[in-house]
Amino acid sequence: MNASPSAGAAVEVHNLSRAFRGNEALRDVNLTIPTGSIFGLVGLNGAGKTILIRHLIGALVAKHGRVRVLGEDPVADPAGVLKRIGYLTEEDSLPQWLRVGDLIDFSRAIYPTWDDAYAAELGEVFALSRSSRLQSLSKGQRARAGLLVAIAHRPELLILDEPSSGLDPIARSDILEAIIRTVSEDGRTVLFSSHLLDEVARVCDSVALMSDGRIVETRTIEELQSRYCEIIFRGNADSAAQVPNAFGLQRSGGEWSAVVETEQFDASAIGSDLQLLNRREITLDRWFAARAKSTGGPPASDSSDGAPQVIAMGEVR
Ligand SMILES: Nc1ncnc2c1ncn2[C@@H]1O[C@H](COP(=O)(O)OP(=O)(O)OP(=O)(O)O)[C@@H](O)[C@H]1O
Repeated sequence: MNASPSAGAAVEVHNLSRAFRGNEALRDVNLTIPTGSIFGLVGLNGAGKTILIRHLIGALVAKHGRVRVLGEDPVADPAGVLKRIGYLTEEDSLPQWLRVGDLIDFSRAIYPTWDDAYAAELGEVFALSRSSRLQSLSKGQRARAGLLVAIAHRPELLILDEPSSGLDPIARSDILEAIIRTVSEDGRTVLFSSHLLDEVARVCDSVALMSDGRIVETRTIEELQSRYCEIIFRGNADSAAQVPNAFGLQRSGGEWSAVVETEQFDASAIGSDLQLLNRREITLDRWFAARAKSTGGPPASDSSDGAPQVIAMGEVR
């Protein structure tokens, strides 16, 4: 990305926990999102992504733990923080009775940094007519209208909570372009929560994986690729389960696949009843499949490696 990260963190979450009627939705979450980064948040359904984001936008109060967004407490000064944020969710929550022009005028009144020329440009790119009623637009067009008002004030932090859900490839591509464009402006930050891992891999610098209310692991995409690799081998179930330091075991016909830490993997240490067929670069999908369930993970080890954008906290296992 073209961003030139400036000092400091756009988002800082310390020891955030949240339970609903005894059901723990967030467990001791720690997260730092560096200013200027495009940060992916991934996890299975119910992992806690939206609940975390709702704390960031001040919709939920941090009862246990601490949340800072752009250096401020989003609950203490909601208007002050929200005017610096752009937010788009998968929920079709725009007021349907409004026309596109009304939505734009309303948003212009809220955001002191609203950029009329940029809004007009986005309206043209997205083929949105001011006179169209939101209820008459398709889901994809409504998402574009939501995106327009989320970014036309050039927010310091853009938060996208599964914005591409149910959209066609062109609408999804519009969203990705907007992400890239937003961050190409110096110092701006994007938090992108999505189940579409190929999109996350395409645009994000770093990714945090949530599972069962915890941040399981946080890595830069580059670091993921250098730290892990996938091995393919042949053998029986008992021997496959014995491959040292392997996790995320998957079977396909007579072949097995597992994820290993590249530096720790010693091909000569696998049993003689296993045949190593291939070793290949890890993809975000494969890492996700290996790590998304709380069981199974790499051996407990340092999860930061001192890389600048690594902000791993919480449990490594
Ligand atoms: N208002 C609520 N009351 C009770 N439980 C809730 C509430 N909101 C969320 N939860 C629970 O918190 C957990 C985390 O939900 P959350 O919506 O954050 O998951 P998610 O990772 O965003 O999932 P998805 O990918 O399906 O959107 C879930 O178990 C959910 O049922």
